[in-house]
Amino acid sequence: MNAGTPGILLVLDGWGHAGPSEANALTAAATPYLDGLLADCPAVLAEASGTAVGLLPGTVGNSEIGHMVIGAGRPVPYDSVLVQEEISSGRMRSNATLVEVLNRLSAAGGTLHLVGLCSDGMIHADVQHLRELLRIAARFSVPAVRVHAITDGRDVADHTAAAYLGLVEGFVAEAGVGQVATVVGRGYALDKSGDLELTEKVSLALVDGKGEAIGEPQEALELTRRGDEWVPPCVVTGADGRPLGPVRDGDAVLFTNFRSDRIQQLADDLYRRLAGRGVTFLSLAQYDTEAAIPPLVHRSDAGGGLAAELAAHGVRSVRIAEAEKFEHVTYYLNGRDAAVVPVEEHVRVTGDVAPDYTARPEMNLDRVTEAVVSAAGRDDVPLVVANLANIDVVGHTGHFDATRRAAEHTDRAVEAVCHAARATGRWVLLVGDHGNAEKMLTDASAGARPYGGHTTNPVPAVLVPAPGQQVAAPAGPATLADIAPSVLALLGLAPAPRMTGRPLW
Ligand SMILES: O=C(O)[C@@H](CO)OP(=O)(O)O
Ligand SMILES: [Mn+2]
Ligand SMILES: [Mn+2]
Repeated sequence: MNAGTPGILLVLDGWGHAGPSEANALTAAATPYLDGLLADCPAVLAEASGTAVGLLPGTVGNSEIGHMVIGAGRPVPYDSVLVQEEISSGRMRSNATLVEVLNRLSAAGGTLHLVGLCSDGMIHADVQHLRELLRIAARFSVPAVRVHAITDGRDVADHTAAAYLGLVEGFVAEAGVGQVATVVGRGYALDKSGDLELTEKVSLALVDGKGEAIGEPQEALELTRRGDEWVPPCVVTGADGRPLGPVRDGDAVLFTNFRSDRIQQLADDLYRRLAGRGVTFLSLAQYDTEAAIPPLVHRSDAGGGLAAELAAHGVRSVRIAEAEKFEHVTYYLNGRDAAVVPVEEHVRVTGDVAPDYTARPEMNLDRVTEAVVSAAGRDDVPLVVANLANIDVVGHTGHFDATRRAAEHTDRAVEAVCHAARATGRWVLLVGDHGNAEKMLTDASAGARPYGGHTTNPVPAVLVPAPGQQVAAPAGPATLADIAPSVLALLGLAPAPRMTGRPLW
């Protein structure tokens, strides 16, 4: 173990590894500084997807699980896996929370409203979970089911919503119960920027049947001017011209996303609007909503990681990220623990938010960099943790050239951070949390269309040693679970007892 040297943990969001290709915006970018680090510093490729981090085999990584595992130092069975186990084992059919509500609806004649992202991107939701819920509703003879379908175009290729809506219509027909009542893009329904006007539009569709009136769900897709993400709230009307969907007194609303962060704003808004009307709320997995919404599946414990260890040893850390990724370097890195820790300081960088990130791939990276450099200059802060969001956030637009420029801005930021680290005697550990920008096209077999989603590629993990610090090249396979033990070792601390990862340097 090293004697203990202060450092900086820099998460480059969406920084995956793949060879150069016409799909790879990272190798296409001019990133001389990062190229030099990868060539000269002890580096390794770390697994950031699938079972290595606690996801189902072959599942792309995401920011929540990525940061949780970076912090926990062990794979954490993710919510998608727990839901899948509940379904595959057949236990969902007798899930006490679900059964109680379905029995009540069938006895009293209420409607079940299923609200969720309809794709198989496996980051926020899996449309197959909706299928199982429809089947279960049919088994319990729930008199009516309404599907409020959120279109994706971000975790999966854009312009695929027609196919997913077709799937959902097939699931409804197969179950013999249900109708698609609302279609709306995730840009509205899954806003997490706090823009309540977007959320309100969705709530009004569900509560009052307000929105673009359409006769068939697929008609909604003709009304978007910015792809599947931005399908405006559309309400399907019946033969009598009245919307099929509005939630009525005594109904139940079940949110079918397994990931909380983007649907919780809508869940809370609906909960408030429907208060006092005898509506039951449920969520497929546990959410971080203000409202107490009972989950069908409880989440795993992701505690006992880096944050707990730093707190136990009184090691101060400063956490820095743009608003988009702020929870990731705080709440998720800390094992989904919102407790205020006296030895932690949080810097949430705000600034101009571009409605279209392709026009501003630099985002607010200058401010993030300034905050990192300033924290690095403090003697009382052994560890600075920051997330550089650009590669991932701009990568999600599916826009190759903008993502290339995001990588070039990131390169300059990393250079500035490394200079500050050298001046203050710190090491810098750079790591991706999952892949994204190294694959900006779908597979050729699928017609090679622009792709802004995450990937299953490994991520680079690179240690830039502090001046004079001797470190060996890491050996063997690595995963994100090795990052927390590495950070602790570099700080001169032993891994936490629950960590299964090992120090890489
Ligand atoms: O933006 C998000 O919600 C997801 C993609 O759907 O990305 P990340 O896991 O990086 O937050
Ligand atoms: Mn991420
Ligand atoms: Mn992302």
